[in-house]
Amino acid sequence: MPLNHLIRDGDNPDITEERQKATFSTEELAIEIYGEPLAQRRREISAEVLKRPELLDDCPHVFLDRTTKVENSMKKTVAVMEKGSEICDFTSREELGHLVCEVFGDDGFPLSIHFVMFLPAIQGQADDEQAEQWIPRAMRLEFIGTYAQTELGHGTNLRALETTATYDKRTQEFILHTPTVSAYKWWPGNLGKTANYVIANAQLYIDGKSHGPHNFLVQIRDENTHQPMPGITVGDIGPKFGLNTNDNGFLRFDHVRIPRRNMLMRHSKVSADGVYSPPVHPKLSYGAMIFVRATMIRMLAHVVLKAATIAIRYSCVRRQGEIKTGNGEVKILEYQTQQHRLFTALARGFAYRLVGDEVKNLYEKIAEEVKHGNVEQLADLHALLSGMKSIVSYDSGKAIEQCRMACGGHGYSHASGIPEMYAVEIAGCTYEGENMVMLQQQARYLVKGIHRLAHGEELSTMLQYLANTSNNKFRIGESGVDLENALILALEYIARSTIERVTARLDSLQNKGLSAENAWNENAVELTRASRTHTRLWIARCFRDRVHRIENHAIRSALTDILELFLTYEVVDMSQYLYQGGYANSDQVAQVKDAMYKLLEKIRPNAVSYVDAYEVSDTELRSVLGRRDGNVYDNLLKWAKSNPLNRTEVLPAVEKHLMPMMLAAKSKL
Ligand SMILES: Cc1cc2nc3c(=O)[nH]c(=O)nc-3n(C[C@H](O)[C@H](O)[C@H](O)COP(=O)(O)OP(=O)(O)OC[C@H]3O[C@@H](n4cnc5c(N)ncnc54)[C@H](O)[C@@H]3O)c2cc1C
Repeated sequence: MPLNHLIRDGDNPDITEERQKATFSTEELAIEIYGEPLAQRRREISAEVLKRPELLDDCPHVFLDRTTKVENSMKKTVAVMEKGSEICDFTSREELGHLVCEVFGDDGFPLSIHFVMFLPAIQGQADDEQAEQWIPRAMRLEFIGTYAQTELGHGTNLRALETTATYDKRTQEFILHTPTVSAYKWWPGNLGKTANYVIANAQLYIDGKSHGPHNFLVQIRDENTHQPMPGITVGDIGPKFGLNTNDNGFLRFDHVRIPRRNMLMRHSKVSADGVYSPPVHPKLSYGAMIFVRATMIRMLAHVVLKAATIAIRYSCVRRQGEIKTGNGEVKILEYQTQQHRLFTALARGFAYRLVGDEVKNLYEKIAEEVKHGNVEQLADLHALLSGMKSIVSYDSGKAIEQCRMACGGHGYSHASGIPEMYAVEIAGCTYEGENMVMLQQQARYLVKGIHRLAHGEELSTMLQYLANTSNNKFRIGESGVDLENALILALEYIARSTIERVTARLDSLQNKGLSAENAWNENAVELTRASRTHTRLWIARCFRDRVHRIENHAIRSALTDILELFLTYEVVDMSQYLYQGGYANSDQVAQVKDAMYKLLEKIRPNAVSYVDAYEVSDTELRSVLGRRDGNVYDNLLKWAKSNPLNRTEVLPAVEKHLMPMMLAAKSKL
């Protein structure tokens, strides 16, 4: 009995051959990833979606223009809201998330920001009375909300946002106003045509005094007609690199009045007579952002694993060239370069997915403590998420792009599904905190850690490795030191030495009289590197701990291969840092490379089974190259023929423009 559960009659024999080689049960690995009940529910939801044509696309959505894409997603949203509860448990984030992936794919849908940002912002920032007033209505979808922070002129520098909210004591209202063109809200998802409420971030003014940016709930469209409310100008910002089903929008307020109680007041408050009370902890008001960063790690990992699924399956049915002349064309996955590209992407996908679970759990634990007034671990969490969000979005983008290129020309076609995945995923480098800025936020925390250590203060668990100065020689190959441990210690050294060096440079420049700000900017690149090394270490350790906890022996062994590949790849990728301070020599780095190449060979027979175990259905994958059955060529032809340009044999535009030109040229002969 084969251990891979996706073998079916009629499949491409090349992919069946791969599945027959599995050395672990793909169903057991799926259970390890999702947990048993959810793994089962995901399959049931996928099967149910297939039975409901109203939830499926009539044609591949990449063939549609933007207006039709948006309309299509609105139509499907209504179908999901009407019938979705028959398919999944709406109170389960995981089940609902899976249904959304099946029905809408990656490119956006009308309720995405409502659920991902608007509701969490109210939950985190509204006081109890406000929560009671707004949350049930928002949950019932009596209205659709979005989160409007970014402006045309400012995104990163929140202190410079120009939108104002001025308190009028006489009427007990705030007046929302957009004073300049650069103060237009710009980018909020689903703002352009969908949302009728926003949480708007604006500078709070009371009696002429500024209290910085705060959040206000503002109705922007009439609940019955959907027409803009008086004083509101709103629209869509136009096509983008990706996410074109999402109507990211612009918004202008012209002296729009809202009741005092529409300011979200869990943390900061304004009393009826205009007295301002600030939050107990300045970071508390960033709750919504932190929540999104915590959940986006798994979302980014999901895209990497989808791209890896496509590229690995395709590489087993695509034959091109010979390794040994005369032995026939090989599956392209036999090439070591292909394995290196794809298995490292697979390893990063698995690492980010499993570490993403840990991050989510950590967020939930700390959020609960914060609710009870304990903000002790908030700084750790904030720093960790700033780094995680940056590393995972950037390295996932690189992995997805490698998967795309590994599919050759067909990877460039939308038939592969990967270009859209890349375009959607890479936006994660910008939204929820631009990566360069996030990395520097984390670097501040790391530099503080070194300074605290120098003053003999205790470090949080996350930073304790900074004190381990005895880790000063690479121990790979030594007896009694296993590969994993040696690699983790190497990553610890890389992070520690990089943070120490940049902190020493900062301190020395300041001792020479440079201002703290200028010293920082002169070291900004190195500071972002320090953040990267720290975050990559944290991911590696967390991934290792997660794999070590697996009880099923076969699954632990399968994921240990992936873990070791991940660790060797990370160390090789950052090997230049191993030479600083003479930690390692080139022979030792060569040993790590050899271990990595051996792992590629070891993983090769199970490659398809790893991605099969991740269980993304064909409906969700939306990829001709990544189809479960491996029947790529027939379906590529079908896909091309269904393209609207092929609806008529002679395109009307050819008849109108090119034919007359060619006929006229002929008649001149
Ligand atoms: C797909 C997508 C969806 C979005 N959805 C929303 C949404 O729903 N709601 C919302 O309010 N916004 C949204 N945004 C906006 C997003 O949050 C901003 O684009 C982001 O915060 C960056 O701001 P900016 O575009 O103004 O870039 P800027 O702040 O102008 O930065 C431009 C570049 O300058 C550099 N830079 C800037 N400041 C620094 C610094 N201090 N140190 C070093 N380098 C620096 C960085 O390299 C940066 O890339 C979305 C954006 C995208 C792309």
